[in-house]
Amino acid sequence: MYESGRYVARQLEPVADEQIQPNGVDLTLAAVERQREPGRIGTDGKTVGERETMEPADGVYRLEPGAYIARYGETIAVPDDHVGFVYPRSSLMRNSCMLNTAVWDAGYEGRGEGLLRVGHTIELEAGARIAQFVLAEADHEGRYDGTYQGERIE
Ligand SMILES: O=c1ccn([C@H]2C[C@H](O)[C@@H](COP(=O)(O)OP(=O)(O)OP(=O)(O)O)O2)c(=O)[nH]1
Repeated sequence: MYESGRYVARQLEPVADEQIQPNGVDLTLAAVERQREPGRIGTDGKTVGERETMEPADGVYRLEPGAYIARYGETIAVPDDHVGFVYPRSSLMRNSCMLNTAVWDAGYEGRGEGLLRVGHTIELEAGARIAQFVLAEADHEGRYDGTYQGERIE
């Protein structure tokens, strides 16, 4: 079962009323990065390739078609007995852009990121709502304790 937006909102910080949706909470765009160097995924570990942070013009990112990393503005704590997913805001998708999610594990806490695929040039204002985070009830063994635990928490 998916939790309500009100429930999800209690796991995020900061959250304004306009972010709370019936079934989840909208995530805002904190920063956009572009990968510059190859990463590596091996049997013995992984590295994330070097990136450059994009600079918005007057607070707006004008993004040409391609792949970007979107950093979200909210700290998320995935509670026990749950798993999280991110969906694009439908207006993003309707503008030929997509956000991909990996699994947000029970016990993870941090300000995460997602793969933003731009299929047609789009303008995104820094701080705008671009995604929606949802939580589903889930069994799990152990809690998240990987390299991204606590990322970008001030
Ligand atoms: O779209 C997503 C999905 C997940 N996460 C966060 C939450 C998740 O709990 C954490 C780690 O994800 P995962 O376990 O898939 O990472 P990994 O590549 O297996 O690395 P590690 O083994 O160090 O955790 O990253 C994101 O920021 N964005």
